[in-house]
Amino acid sequence: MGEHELITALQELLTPRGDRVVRWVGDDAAVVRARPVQVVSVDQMVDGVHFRLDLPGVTAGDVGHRAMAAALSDLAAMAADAGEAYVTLALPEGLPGEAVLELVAAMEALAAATGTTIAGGDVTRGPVLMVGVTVVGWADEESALLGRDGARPGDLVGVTGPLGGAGAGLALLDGRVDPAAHGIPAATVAALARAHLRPEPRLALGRALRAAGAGALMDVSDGVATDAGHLARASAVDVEIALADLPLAPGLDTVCAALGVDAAEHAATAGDDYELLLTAPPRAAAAMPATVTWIGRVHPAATPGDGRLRVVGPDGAPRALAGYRHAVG
Ligand SMILES: Nc1ncnc2c1ncn2[C@@H]1O[C@H](COP(=O)(O)OP(=O)(O)O)[C@@H](O)[C@H]1O
Ligand SMILES: Cc1ncc(C[n+]2csc(CCOP(=O)(O)OP(=O)(O)O)c2C)c(N)n1
Ligand SMILES: [Mg+2]
Repeated sequence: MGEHELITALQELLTPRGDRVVRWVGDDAAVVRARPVQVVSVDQMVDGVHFRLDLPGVTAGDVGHRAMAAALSDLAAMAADAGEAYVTLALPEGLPGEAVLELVAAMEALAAATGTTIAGGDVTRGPVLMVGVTVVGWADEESALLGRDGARPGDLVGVTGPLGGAGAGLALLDGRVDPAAHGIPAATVAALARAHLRPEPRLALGRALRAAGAGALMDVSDGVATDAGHLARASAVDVEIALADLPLAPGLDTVCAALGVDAAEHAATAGDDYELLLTAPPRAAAAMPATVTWIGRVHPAATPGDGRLRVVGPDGAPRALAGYRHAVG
């Protein structure tokens, strides 16, 4: 299949949604009627870094879903409405055209489920599979959005769902843990693999948290041990998180026992979960959606202007932990 045949086939897979998209795939550029405030994020996923297409159990559809989900998660983390997505694909030699169509079909399924239009993109050859997704979200006014800088002393810190599942799923998929040897049931293996391969962007939840009075919001891609530190610095407050209070993905304990690591430390550092991290004053916390688990507190910065994260163990002692970090340079 040549580049132009592929683009024609992609166009047949895709559907424009809503009445704002004036021109889309097939012209030199997309044309979209704007709402007052635009929210834009860019994310790329690279074979060998963010996923491994060579692993049994990983499909091209999983790669497409994950890339779209991670990109939309950044819009969820701003409490924005999803609008358009622009997709770049670098395709390695030997990747069948059907696999590319499966990848894009999974992106389109998630786009449909979230009211997003895939309005354009670019296709090239590349050394490995790389998927880039630019998402554009919208709001009617700036005050409808939330950033990382809205945490205030006295707030509670919450997270929208279980942590550590995606990292445990990857350990099962890449063979670091043999479920048969450790008596891990097939249903647990499937659920953890799904947490890694099919994360859900929390778009509706992001908006619900803002409406319920959340002050700061972000998504957890690198692990709370890193991401909550970004929130602390952006808000110039100290944040304390208790490892003992982290909600753990079901089955995480057995996988972590097999890996020989502490389950709560893994949940704080493995990343890829794409849940939302939020802060809210205690009076707002009671009205928050039931999926929120409270994991910590916001304090005035001990060094004014210089916010820090402290992760404490069950014994109350601080733990030096770090989430995922790309080795660059
Ligand atoms: N190459 C780049 N050029 C400009 N800004 C960048 C670049 N890479 C990252 N950023 C910015 O740095 C911030 C943090 O990036 P990142 O860790 O990728 O965010 P997230 O985890 O929310 O996806 C974002 O505001 C992003 O736009
Ligand atoms: C094959 C493979 N190895 C390791 C990981 C773990 N991992 C890779 S990138 C990443 C963090 C999230 O990716 P990043 O590019 O930092 O996204 P962003 O924070 O920019 O949204 C994690 C946890 C993975 N997903 N797949
Ligand atoms: Mg990152």
